[in-house]
Amino acid sequence: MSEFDDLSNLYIGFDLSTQQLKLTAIEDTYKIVFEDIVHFDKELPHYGTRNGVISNGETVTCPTLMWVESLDILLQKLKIKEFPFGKVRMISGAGQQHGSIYWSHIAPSLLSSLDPSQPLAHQLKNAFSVQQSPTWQDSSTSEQCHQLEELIGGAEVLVNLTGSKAYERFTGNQIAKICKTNPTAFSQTSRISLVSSFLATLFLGHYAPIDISDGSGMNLLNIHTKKWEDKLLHICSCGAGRKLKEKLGEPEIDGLKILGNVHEYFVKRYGFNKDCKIIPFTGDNPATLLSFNIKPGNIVISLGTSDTVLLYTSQPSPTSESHTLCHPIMPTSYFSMLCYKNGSLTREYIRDIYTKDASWKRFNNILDTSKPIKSKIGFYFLLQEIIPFAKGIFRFDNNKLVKEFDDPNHNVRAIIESQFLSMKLRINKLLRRDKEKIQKLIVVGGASKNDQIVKVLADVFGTQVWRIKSEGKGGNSASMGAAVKARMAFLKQEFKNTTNLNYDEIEGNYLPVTMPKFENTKFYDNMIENYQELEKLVIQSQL
Ligand SMILES: Nc1ncnc2c1ncn2[C@@H]1O[C@H](COP(=O)(O)OP(=O)(O)O)[C@@H](O)[C@H]1O
Ligand SMILES: O=C(CO)[C@@H](O)[C@H](O)COP(=O)(O)O
Repeated sequence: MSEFDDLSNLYIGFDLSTQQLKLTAIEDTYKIVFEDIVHFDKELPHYGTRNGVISNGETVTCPTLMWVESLDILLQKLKIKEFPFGKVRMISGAGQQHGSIYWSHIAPSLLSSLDPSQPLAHQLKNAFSVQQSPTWQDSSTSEQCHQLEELIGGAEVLVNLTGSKAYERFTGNQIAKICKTNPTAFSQTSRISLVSSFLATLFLGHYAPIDISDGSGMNLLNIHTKKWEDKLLHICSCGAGRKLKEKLGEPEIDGLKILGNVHEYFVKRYGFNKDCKIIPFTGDNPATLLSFNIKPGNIVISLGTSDTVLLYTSQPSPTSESHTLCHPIMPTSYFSMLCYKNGSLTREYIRDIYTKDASWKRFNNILDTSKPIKSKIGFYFLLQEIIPFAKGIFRFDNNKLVKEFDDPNHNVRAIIESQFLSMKLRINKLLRRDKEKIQKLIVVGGASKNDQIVKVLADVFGTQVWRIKSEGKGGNSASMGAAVKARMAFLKQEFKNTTNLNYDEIEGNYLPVTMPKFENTKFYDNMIENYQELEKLVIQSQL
């Protein structure tokens, strides 16, 4: 008797994130029935990644073949656990945003003739014209960003057109860098995928389209017309705009569209049903939005490798610090996003310095036994930060820059407070503009399981925080959101249910976990103005 015997339909969602490939399987009621992951550094050490990437100064890439190999490793793990592949009706997925994959001219024939007796990585060795995929952590394209903003008529024009000003990690600027530095690779490329559409392509055995939500993170898509913007294509391809358009394919507006059946490779090698359908895969942040039935006034904070803030908006409302992205399944809706590069990896860095055994237990102990101190504020931009554009670690005591706090352990509290104060500052601005109030704050991502960190979050925002019910499952909001998308596509197909995409049941997956201490919130409210002033000093020091 297997735990899956009573279930007739399963829907799976993947998330090809920075450090891992994750899978979540849900059943008809949106209940999570199975999860698994492949950790890149630990399980694919022969690619030499650290925290899932290869860093070379500001250039941060990932071996494309490692991602390919990780898919077979994950599915093989499931096979060993006797996962009922045959019950999977639909597959969707998510991927770290902005990363790009360059398929060679022979890729289509390699993809369509995959042999189930051989692993994918072995067969797709020659499928890529660029071996190292640029990732979202890359910040080597400042030159391309300046050029893009200048040629389009300024940052504001770009923001209004694409939802974001020019960002180093955005795919258009990464493509522009490849066009300039490696024109041969560009001409040897038949298709450019995002991480999400790349994974969908593997399942289909032919090129999957880029969905408009993930496509909004490229500085190439007009978020109003939902088409590639010719002027931007032209600028980001050294004048070869028409060629770039062909290499990108048409963006897909319908996030629930059936793209085709799963490739025979997966049917024969793992036992998927040949009628199992593939729908568009999207970015990890858009997918996270779907893992919760988000409504106006709901805010999702994801504490993963990156920290992100997601806010639902019915109108596009771009600002110079946030991104406006097309909604992954509602073609007329949008959402706002903030993204911080110094998320979990920088918290780990501070943990490793200030705790003897590099453990979250000790880190939490320090958080639990310390108190906020108004005069001590830190900024922790170990990696080139996005908001604000700054790098370095800065500690202030009574508004004076100091090398170290008199009590070095204070760094543990200071980093968490600083990260959340920065979010609060920006969220307040976005909410004021939309005349909204926070109705519900939901925390997801790897660090969301840390109760002490979540307590500080509640205190800074002065509101109750909700978290996914864990029961040992449910930690992966992006793969969960992708699975939800697969279930919705099934409903749409089976019942022609196109109007009612409400899925309130999913709210049962979340629980309120902590209430704020209002004396602490008052304290942080008093601190935030000074925080903002000190942040300005940090930014000035970078000029
Ligand atoms: N108990 C914990 N406290 C704080 N952070 C944690 C804890 N457990 C895991 N993490 C962090 O979660 C991160 C991974 O988060 P995750 O959302 O899975 O990332 P991604 O999707 O980007 O691969 C790790 O880098 C780790 O620092
Ligand atoms: O760059 C962004 C969003 O703009 C990142 O949020 C990436 O999408 C990576 O996600 P994680 O691996 O941290 O989840």
